[in-house]
Amino acid sequence: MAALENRLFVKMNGLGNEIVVLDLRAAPLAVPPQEARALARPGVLPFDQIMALYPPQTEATSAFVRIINADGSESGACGNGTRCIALYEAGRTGAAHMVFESVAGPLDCTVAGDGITVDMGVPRFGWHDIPLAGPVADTRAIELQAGPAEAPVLRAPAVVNVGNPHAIFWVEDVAAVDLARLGPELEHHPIFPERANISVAQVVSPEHIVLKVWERGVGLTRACGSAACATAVAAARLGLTGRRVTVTLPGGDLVIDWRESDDHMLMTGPAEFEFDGRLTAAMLDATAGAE
Ligand SMILES: N[C@H](CCC[C@H](N)C(=O)O)C(=O)O
Repeated sequence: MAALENRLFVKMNGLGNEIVVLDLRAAPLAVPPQEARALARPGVLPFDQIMALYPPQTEATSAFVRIINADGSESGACGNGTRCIALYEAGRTGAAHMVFESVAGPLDCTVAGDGITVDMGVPRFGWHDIPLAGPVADTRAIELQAGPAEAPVLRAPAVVNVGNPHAIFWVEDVAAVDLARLGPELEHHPIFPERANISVAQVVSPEHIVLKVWERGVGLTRACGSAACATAVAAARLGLTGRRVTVTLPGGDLVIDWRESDDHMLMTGPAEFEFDGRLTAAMLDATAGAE
């Protein structure tokens, strides 16, 4: 029998980033990677991330959250998913403010109507923090390129860890980049021992960035909150923007404020409830031919 059979799920999205919330606090169990992959199949319950909630480990926190990608791998951060669980928890308890814990640290959330703000913590820039395969002195621009060797399409990305690893390539026009083609080789490049989320970013003005993301363990997504944070701080470090920017993703806008006083990244944007239901054996069994 599938471990997750009969569990309740809530399907949500954050700017079109497809999120499944599994509230496992009452009867905790690990999400088996093969069941995650079975669930993510087209026609079953396609998602980008599962946000699995576990009993809190620290006083005054609501839950410990584990983040599982569509390929069954685990991530330390998911901005859009965190807004979803904040909205879910606010609906359940009526509280407008709560703190979740993750492997990457606490996530302080405030729900104010349609706008949900998450404190995504402090970005890290050391090569070993990203992590990269070997020492690099300046992570604002590393030696890496994609496309033909003599005429690279993408080059010299900034790298940032915001709880998960990100590489950001600066481009003139995001629409002109075939990220579906270039994303896989960059995600799996040996320079990233834990793989990486790959972004192409177009700086429109000191307050506005347009962004497209190839997510580690997923592929192209409508939005990626952690990539928006990583891109905002990378742009500010390079002097391309100020510390407060609007990031436009295919699914819509996020506002990122890299707070001057303590270097925390505050991400604000929407989240949406779609439907809920119960997981069945057929949904969790990849051999069942659920289409
Ligand atoms: N959708 C998420 C990012 C998931 C990151 C995941 N793909 C990884 O790091 O493996 C977000 O809104 O931040």
